[in-house]
Amino acid sequence: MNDASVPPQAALKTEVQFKDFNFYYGKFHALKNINLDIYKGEVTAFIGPSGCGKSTLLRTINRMYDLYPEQRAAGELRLDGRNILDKDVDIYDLRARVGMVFQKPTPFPMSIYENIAFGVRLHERLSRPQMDERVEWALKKAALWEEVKDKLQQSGMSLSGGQQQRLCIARGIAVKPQVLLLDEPTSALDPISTLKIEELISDLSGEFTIVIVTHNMQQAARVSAYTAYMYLGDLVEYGQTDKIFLKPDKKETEDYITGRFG
Ligand SMILES: Nc1ncnc2c1ncn2[C@@H]1O[C@H](COP(=O)(O)OP(=O)(O)OP(=O)(O)O)[C@@H](O)[C@H]1O
Repeated sequence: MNDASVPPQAALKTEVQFKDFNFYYGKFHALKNINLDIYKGEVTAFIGPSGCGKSTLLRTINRMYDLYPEQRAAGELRLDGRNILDKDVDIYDLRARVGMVFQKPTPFPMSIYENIAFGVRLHERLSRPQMDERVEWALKKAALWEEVKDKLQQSGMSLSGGQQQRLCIARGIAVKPQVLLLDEPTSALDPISTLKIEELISDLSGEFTIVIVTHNMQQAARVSAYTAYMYLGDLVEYGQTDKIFLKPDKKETEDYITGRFG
């Protein structure tokens, strides 16, 4: 890779920053001294073998672990400069700023319209026309509007798996988060739905900062601008996706990327 393909680093703004970050499940040290800058408006992929800590790292960004008393984070995790590990951080505000989509589509058992409006109502007071507009905006952004515009009152559960996942993405972006976390969002989907979600991820970058955990290396190569390779709780290598895939600095990364690993 030549220097010309490297975007001017000065143009990048750090949105999420891990500094000397550690994470524990009880006594188990799952993430070890992570230092990582995630850039605003870019897609960043976390890759690595099963159990290396990808999902754990992703889920710290909206403090999912708060629900479990034995799980603990230490160090710094900054969103827009503010350490979100601080006790006085408003968790509802954090979850509005950092949305999340899971591996399996998880629509609420309510109408397509309500799937979107429900979360928006928790954070904003909108008039009915404003809410209609927001629902349409989110469904258009998630490339689902054309398929559902005539059946907004039907149950979200009546959609196909791929449509349900796009509904979940629409729900995630409807509150206009800064960051969208995607935890293996296509692993339960067929190839066509996967392609649609990948196109969607590319379309949403720029407007949202996207972090994706994926087992699929081709997917990481296709959708992300930056890639972090993890192994046994360590961040082994992080950089531009092209560099990680074509000319990684570390032998361990190369072995994993080329399939020589394990
Ligand atoms: N709730 C939990 N309690 C205890 N240990 C856990 C828990 N969740 C995950 N771990 C452990 O933490 C480590 C990292 O798990 P994590 O799920 O983050 O890995 P991953 O890279 O996302 O794996 P996969 O690709 O298989 O989903 C693993 O050793 C796992 O066994």
